[in-house]
Formats: sequence, structure tokens, C-alpha cells
Amino acid sequence: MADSSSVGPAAQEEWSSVVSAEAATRAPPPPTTITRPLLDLSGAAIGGSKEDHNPTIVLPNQSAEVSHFAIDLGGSLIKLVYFSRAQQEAKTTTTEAESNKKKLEQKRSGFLAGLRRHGGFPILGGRLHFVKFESSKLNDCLAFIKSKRLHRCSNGIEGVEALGATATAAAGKSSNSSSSPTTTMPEKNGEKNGVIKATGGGAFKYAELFKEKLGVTFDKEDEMQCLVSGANFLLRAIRDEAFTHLEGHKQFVQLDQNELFPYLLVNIGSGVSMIKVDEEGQYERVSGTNVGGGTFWGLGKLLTKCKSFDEILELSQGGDNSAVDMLVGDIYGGLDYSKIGLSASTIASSFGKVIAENKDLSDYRKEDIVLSLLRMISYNIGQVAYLNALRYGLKRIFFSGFFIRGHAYTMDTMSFAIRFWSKGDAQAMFLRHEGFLGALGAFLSYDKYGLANLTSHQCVERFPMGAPYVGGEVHGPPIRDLNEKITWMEKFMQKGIEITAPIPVSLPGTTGLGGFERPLARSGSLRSDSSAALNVGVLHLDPSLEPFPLLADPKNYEPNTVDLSDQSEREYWLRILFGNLPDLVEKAVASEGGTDDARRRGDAFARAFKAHLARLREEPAAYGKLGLANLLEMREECLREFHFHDVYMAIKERENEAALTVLPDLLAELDSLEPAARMLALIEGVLAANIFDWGSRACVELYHSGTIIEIYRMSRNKMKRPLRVDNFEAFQKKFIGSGGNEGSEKLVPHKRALLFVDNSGADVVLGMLPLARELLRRGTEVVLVANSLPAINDVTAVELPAIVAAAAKHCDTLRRAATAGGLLVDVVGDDGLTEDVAAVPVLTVVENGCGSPCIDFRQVSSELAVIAQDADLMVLEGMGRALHTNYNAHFQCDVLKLAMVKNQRLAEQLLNGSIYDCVCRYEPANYGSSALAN
Ligand SMILES: Nc1ncnc2c1ncn2[C@@H]1O[C@H](COP(=O)(O)OP(=O)(O)OP(=O)(O)O)[C@@H](O)[C@H]1O
Ligand SMILES: CC(C)(CO)[C@@H](O)C(=O)NCCC(=O)O
Ligand SMILES: [Mn+2]
Repeated sequence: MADSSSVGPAAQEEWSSVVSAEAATRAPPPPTTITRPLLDLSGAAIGGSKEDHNPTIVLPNQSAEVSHFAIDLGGSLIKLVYFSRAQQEAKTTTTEAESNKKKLEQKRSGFLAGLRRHGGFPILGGRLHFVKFESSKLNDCLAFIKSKRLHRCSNGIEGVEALGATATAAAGKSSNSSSSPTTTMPEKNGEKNGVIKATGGGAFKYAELFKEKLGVTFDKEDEMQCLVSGANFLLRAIRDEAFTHLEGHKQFVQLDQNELFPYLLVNIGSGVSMIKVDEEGQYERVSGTNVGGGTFWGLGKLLTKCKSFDEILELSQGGDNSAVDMLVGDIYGGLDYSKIGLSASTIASSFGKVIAENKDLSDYRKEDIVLSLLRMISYNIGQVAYLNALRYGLKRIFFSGFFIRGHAYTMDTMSFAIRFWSKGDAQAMFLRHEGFLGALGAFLSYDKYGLANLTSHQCVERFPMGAPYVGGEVHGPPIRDLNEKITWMEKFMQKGIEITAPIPVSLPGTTGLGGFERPLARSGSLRSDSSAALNVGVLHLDPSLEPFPLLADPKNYEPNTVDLSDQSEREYWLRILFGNLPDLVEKAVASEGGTDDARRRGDAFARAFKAHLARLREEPAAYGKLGLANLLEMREECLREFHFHDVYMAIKERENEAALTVLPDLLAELDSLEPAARMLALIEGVLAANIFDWGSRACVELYHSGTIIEIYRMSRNKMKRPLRVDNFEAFQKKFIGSGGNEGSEKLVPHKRALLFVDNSGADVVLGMLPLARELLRRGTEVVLVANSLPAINDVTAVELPAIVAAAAKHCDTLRRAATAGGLLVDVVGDDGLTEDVAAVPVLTVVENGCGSPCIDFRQVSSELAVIAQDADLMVLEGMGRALHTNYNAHFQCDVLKLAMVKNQRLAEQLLNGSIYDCVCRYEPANYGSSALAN
């Protein structure tokens, strides 16, 4: 089954050209010197799947040569890597917020223009997809390419198709023709069939056939070259790509880019190639062996009559190889041969036991045979790899190729061989995209100057919603539209494969001496539906994401505070997310009008999300290193996948309105206070208002007990100092000096403050905006940093200007600052801009690049990265951004972390406190490094 993401033809254009329909209405950004010769990924975004519409996009510079898939035709499998542009959400009706934003975009040319280096807001996403087919099913592959129209490049026009089914419509738009997309015509209706990068033996063998059937010409790339460039790209740009697998334990490795080379790449396809890689572009195939994946599959098939590769792997899980393998003990009468370090249980000779036993094939258990075979091949490859590593003094050995199939026993056996023979000196590592190196390398060869230089902060991996079920399965016809996706999820329900029980991972005690004693790693990496072993997601490529420049120690930065590799921790959070589902689904369905269609989508969403949770419960590292932030983000992504764009929209609007009505009173109250008392009231106000969090079960229950304003008042009145973490005095000192009136030191206000806002309603209106106002009054420029995409009831960057505008009606400071920042569109007319705004500090809004309640500072929007450079204060607000993530992160500027803890367990664990406790953690610039120095 193919993944459900969309695809659109590739483009050649300037790096800075923006191709969204919306962007087309704006003046193009000035040309930059960076040109991307082939695929333009500029402005590609982190974001959900937005494939419901298919706007036609104009790509003025696109060349007909360009295509957007590459193919690796191997002896056993055909691998395809293809690119798709994520579409813009082309809603038929534009919401008020969106039209406001458009106006703003036109108006705010001043302050923010310099920041928009890549244009694009909202931004388009570009994605790399990975699919494979058995080489014997070449026709399936051809059909897939046709149905996705991967072979067609339109000349100058790119129809971004939503999913396969809309291909015809997209073609119709771009060509004014209703010709069937399956017609093979080299050139027709302004479309051209492309020149495709191809590698592997089939690039030669099938070149004619592809020409004939699809009209595409192969541009052949060398197979070894592709493997190497694919590996280098993965190791450089994809987080959590490489991992070790020892005794059933998978661990991701953080590779130091400066210590990557040299390494040995062992690609186990049908046959095995061993390549010494010295540096980017410099390599040598130093060895190979014809005993490889083809050998295992071929012999396995003969011996078991199994029809599929996975079936054989599955069988092996129940095997005992000592039924066919001759062990040292068999030869030595049950004794060890300790003089040369071999235990009695070491395999002396694979299949050797069969010789003396007068039995037929049918007398042996298939399970035992395939296990012995798997062990024999894996161990042998491990050993040959080690010898080659030894020959060249290489310590790092990466294994790739589809023979591995993410299979625990295979990896354990090879790791064991390497560790044993190198006496622990060399290390076996595996790659999540194991079988796609060649295809990826071929793809990268389209664009040596752009894509190949992407770094890890520009790549976000996401899982297609089918991942729990279709992970590595050989792909069938593509899922064509949302409806099919839903139907498909429903099928699983009918089959009763809803949420699978966790498979206990029974782990081995591997042997000591000369080799594997017994087949041990039988972790649940293959399930009965034999589809889940390989979890390769879709890579979202986003050149506009950048590392946040103020991280004190970017190399060691870890966003997640809670470590979900801890089993009980993981179970707890998985259960929380599971438990919150029914309520979420109900809200989601209501947010889309409560129609039958919405209900179906809601059910499908719940099923897909539960499947992900179940998958992660089984294999926590299935999708890379797992943290709470990833789980929370996955939930939002999953909602978007089923076209729930903003589940809490109504709640957000209602709460904004309610909060705005009491804002004037609050501001008056604040203004009546002395500076020191006011500061405290402001901070307590932020904390009290942070109670409005629809992601917290406890809080949602609380909301039944009163109106928004009542709850806010209650929350404020309950606030007691000292807070659970209370650095208020330190912050106050920095802010208004000691006591506010000693006058000994002259206080220099912060130059620019980044306020990372959390929730809509009281939280932002009664908490953060008054704080922003206070900062502005002290001459500090304020940037409100908000989500790019909705997540729970968090306020988004798109929504903020309207909220600020409404608040500005009650406050002159806000009004002037917002005007200076170009935020006020509907409230203040053009003459508002003629005011002397130079004298007022600026209030503006930037998006953070995220669509999650947490923030990962390794990847933020480029505009945030730019504006942060001059910031000397950050306020991180809310549980997601200040506790779940970044609680332990240090920054180069002053940081104030403000949050109310709305989860009992987190309160206990992190703060030794209890639910509704508050955190006011102040850390002066470079707090972490000075702590280290002490
Ligand atoms: N579903 C599958 N069908 C067939 N083989 C599979 C499957 N899954 C894993 N394999 C294993 O993967 C091997 C093929 O791996 P891979 O795709 O990396 O190599 P290839 O490119 O086909 O071969 P070569 O590079 O030698 O031409 C098969 O020989 C088999 O051992
Ligand atoms: C022939 C290739 C390179 C085709 O991918 C591969 O199957 C292979 O490396 N086979 C091993 C041949 C050998 O070196 O003995
Ligand atoms: Mn190959």
C-alpha cells in the first residue's frame, strides 16, 4: 500500500521564488545569489498533510528536463524516491483571520520585510517519499508512477495534485485537456515526460522498457556513487537515522559530523557491496560478497516454499537453529573448547547437524531451517565486513540494504559478529532508511547544490498515517484521496486489527564465547500482519527552518525534559493521550460542523492515532528517538492528516472574546500599582491565566465549574508565594532594580524581548499582553512568538494580530507599538502610520515554525531565527514550551520560564510539587555555562 501523501511535478526556479497562490499576489522578494538548479524547496514547510485541494501553481522557470523522482532498480527490489510539494490549504472561503493576514502582509512591509528571507507565509512544504516494489512486479511500479504522474513534467506549469485520484483533474487544469493520465505520450498537451535519474542494474536492463511504457529516458547514475551520497545525506541531514542494535536493544547514535569519515558502508541487497568512504564524494568499493540478501531469500524460498520474504522472517522468529546447526558441543561431547575461546553452544558449522541425521527436508521444522539460514548469512556478512574494516582500520561500519529489513535478529547477529571479532573496537550501525540509499543518492544527483546541502534542522520526518500498518510493505496502488484513506482505516476496524496489544519484548542473553549460542533476539519487530518492521516516514524538507541562534549549547540541546525511553514514563503518557482521545474526537467532529463526513474523519483519525500509539508502545524507537514533544506533535499532525484544521477554533474565539471584555479593568488595576507590585501582579497574572489549557484533562474538568472569568479570578486568588520555583526576585532585580528606588545602579532595559505565547483567551489576553505592554513602556521592543499552525488551543501567529488589535482599543501603548510593528490593519487607518512611531518601541508578531504545543529550538522559522539575533530577553510561557520542553535548556540571553503545572505526575517528578503549582524560573544570559564554570 502506498503512503497517502501527495505529489506534484518538480520545479526549477530561483531559490527565492515563491510558488504559493497567495505569494503570487505579493511582490516577489528580491533575487538572491543562491540559485537552486533543479528542485526549488524554498519556503517548504513543516506542516501537516494538506492534500485536500489542488491549486495550480505557476513555476516560470521550470525546465522540462527536471523531474521529481529517482529510481533504483535492483536485483530484488525497485526503490523509488519521489518529491511532492505540500499544497497550500486552498479553502474555498477565506476566514477573517486569513484575509487580515493578507492585508497585514501587504502593510508590514517595513519592519518584517528584511526578515522574510525566503518569502512564503504561509509556506509550502516539500516532501520526499519512499516506496518500493518487488523487481518481479515491475508492472505495479509502472502503474504507480503513472497513477501519481511522476513521469510527467508540465512545461512551465505544475499542477500540484492532491493524491493519485486527482491526477486527472490536475492534468486537466494544466493542460486544458481531459486526456487520461495513463496514456503514454512523450510530449502532449504541453507536458513532457522527463529524464529520470536511475541507478542499479535495472537502469540498464529496463531503460528501453521505461522509454516505451512511460516515455521517460533514464539518466544513469553509478550505483556505488548513489549508495555513498545517499548514506552521506542520511547521516548528515536526518536526525535519528543511525542506530546500534545489540542484544535486542536499539539505540540511536548522535554522530559527530567531524568524526564521520572514514567509514565502511556495507550494502546488503541481493548481493553485498562493501565501500570504504573517506569523505564526501571520495570512496572505493573495497569488497563484496555474493552471499547476500538474494542468497537468503532464494535458499529460504527453496527450502520453505514461502511466498514472501517477510513470511520467512516471521517464521524464523519461532525457530531453534540447534536443530540443524552443528554446535561445538556436538563435536566435543558437550564440552566447551575453551582453549580457543569457543563455548559448547557456539555454532561450529551452520547446517552441519543435518549430515549425520538421516532425515528429509520435510522432517525439519521450517522455522529452524530459516533461522539457521538467517544466522548463517548475517553472521558471515558481519564477519566479512569486520575483516574489511580491519584491513583499512575503520571503526565505524554502517549496514544498509533491504536484507536487513529492520529485523532485530539480523541486526543483532551482525552486531555480535562485529563486536566479537573486533573485541569491542568497531561498531555496527544501521540506518532507518536502509534500503533507499541508492534511490536517494540518485535523487540527490538532480540537485547537487541544493538538496544535497540540506542539514538536519531543515528536515523533519513525519509518518504517513498508514505507517503503523504499511510501514515497509511492498507498495500496491496508491491511496488516492481522503475518502480512500478513511475507507482503508475502516477496513482495519472490520478486520478487528484495531489497537494491538503490546508484544512483550523477550530479550536475549547472548553468548559469551565464540559466537551466538542461540537465536535470541525475537523482539516483536515483525507482527502478524508482517508490515510494521520498517518505519520510514516522509521527509519534510524545509529550507526555511533554522536553528534558534540563542541556544547556549546547540550541540547538546535536547528539547524534551521527560525521557520517554523510560518505560513507565512512556506508558503514562501514552495512556494520557489515549484517554484524551474521545473528547478530542468529539471536539474535532464538532469543529467541522458535526456532519457525517466529519464523524467518519473523526473515527478514522482516532483509529490512525491509536494505531500509532500502539505501534510506539510496541516499539518506542520505531519512529526515531521518542520524546513527549514528538507524541504531542504527532497528535496534531494526525488531526491535520484527516483534515481537522483547527479543532479548538470556536473555543479559542469564545475565550478571546471573554478575556478582552475584562482587559480594560485589569489594565486599570495594574496601573494603580507601584512598579514592584505591578511586576509581581503581571507575573502572577501570566501564571494564573496559564490555567486555560485544553490539553490538560484536569483543567478541562475544571472549566465545568465556572465561567472563564471566574476561573481566572480563582486562579489568581489562589496564587501563593513562594511559587514552586520562584526566581521572581532575581528577575525583578534585573527588571526594575533593587527595590525599584535605590537608584544606585542605572537600569538598562532589555532591547528586544521574545514572548513565546501559549494559549488563546485569558492566557494571552490577560497574561502575556499586559506583560508585553509593561515591557514596551520600559522601552523594550516586543516580539510575540506564536505557533505557525494550530495545536490544541494555542494561539497562532495568524490569529494574534486581530487579538492585539482588539486589545489595542483599550491601551495606547499597545496601539502605538502595534502600529509601529505594522500589526494594526483594521483598527488604525493609514493615517495611524503617520504618527511618530519611531519614538515608540515596536510590537510585532512572528511565527515560530511549529504546529505543536512544544517547541524544538533546533528548528524554528527563519524569521524567528533572524529576529532572535538581537533579542536579550526570552519569556517562555506554558507547560509545553517551558516544562515539557526547554525546562533544562540554556540560552545566550536572559530567560524567564513561566508555567502553571497542569499535570500531577509532571509536578511531582519535575518539581517535587503538585498540580497547579507554578514555575517562575529566571536564568540570566548564559546561566548554563556559568553554572558549569562554577
Ligand atoms: N519484500 C521483499 N521482497 C523481496 N526481498 C526482500 C523484501 N524485503 C526484504 N528483502 C531482502 O532485500 C533484498 C534486496 O535488497 P535491496 O533492495 O537493497 O537490493 P537490490 O537493489 O534489489 O539488489 P542489488 O543491489 O544486489 O541489485 C532481497 O534479496 C531480500 O533479501
Ligand atoms: C552486483 C551488485 C553491485 C548489484 O547491485 C551487487 O549485487 C553486489 O555487490 N554483488 C556482490 C558481487 C561481489 O562482489 O561478489
Ligand atoms: Mn541495489
